[in-house]
Amino acid sequence: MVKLTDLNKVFFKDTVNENHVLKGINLEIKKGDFITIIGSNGAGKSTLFNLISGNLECSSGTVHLKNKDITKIKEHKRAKYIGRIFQNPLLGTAGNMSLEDNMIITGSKGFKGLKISLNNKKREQFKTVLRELDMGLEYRLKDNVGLLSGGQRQALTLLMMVLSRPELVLLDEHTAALDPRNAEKVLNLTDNLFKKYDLTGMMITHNMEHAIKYGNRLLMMDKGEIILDVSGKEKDELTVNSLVQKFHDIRSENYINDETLLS
Ligand SMILES: Nc1ncnc2c1ncn2[C@@H]1O[C@H](COP(=O)(O)OP(=O)(O)OP(=O)(O)O)[C@@H](O)[C@H]1O
Repeated sequence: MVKLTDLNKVFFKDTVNENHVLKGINLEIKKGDFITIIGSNGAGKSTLFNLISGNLECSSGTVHLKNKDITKIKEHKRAKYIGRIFQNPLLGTAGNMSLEDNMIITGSKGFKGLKISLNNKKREQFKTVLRELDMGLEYRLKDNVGLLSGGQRQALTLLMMVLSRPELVLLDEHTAALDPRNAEKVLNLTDNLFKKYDLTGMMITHNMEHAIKYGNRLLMMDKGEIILDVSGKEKDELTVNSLVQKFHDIRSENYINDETLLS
């Protein structure tokens, strides 16, 4: 589905500030993979997403999506196939537009779609999918999205992204700005949507318990490298302690503690 080959990103090359952020990343993401990514601050997690989504250019290496080399394809073109959600719940939806107008745009993947009339059938379809969120949003189609809570808004963003049928989903700490109860709700929704729509994607999190609980595969990044890639039974058997121990074993560094990985 997605293949990253010898991906490198160097910021400020050939200056005193040169920063080699991603170091020869090789990764194959299979159809249906739900990969959680953990790693310390500055490990390169968001940069990895930026290279996959086309937000940043690779210094070297290639990105393939379904066997097509998309390394040089601009971000707005990749956005048709790659859905990305950020930490900030305000980013994924238009706050000054109603829920139904937001959903029309998603359904037509662009502003041209605004000309599409919203008939009763379409409105019922919206209500049906909103009901999946179990947040009462099916009764609020006319409300501006700006009136929703952060959790409701992030759930809506997630649903809208899924409805646009992306080939790849990138979740960049999408629950980090929510209170624990809403974060749990949105994470469960994420998990359900991955299963229901057979999505393929990756989720960055600083919460090791979430990284272990969700998905079928877990990557640990450190200093621009993927230092651990576990799936299946090995992932199922992980605990926070064993994960920290693995980090010790791989890096053989004594100063590391939970805080470092979680921060
Ligand atoms: N656009 C940019 N220009 C220059 N340097 C950047 C840019 N984006 C990221 N960096 C640098 O790349 C390094 C990795 O940053 P990145 O955001 O990918 O880390 P991360 O693993 O996502 O960290 P965090 O968990 O703190 O979000 C950092 O040193 C950061 O300062």
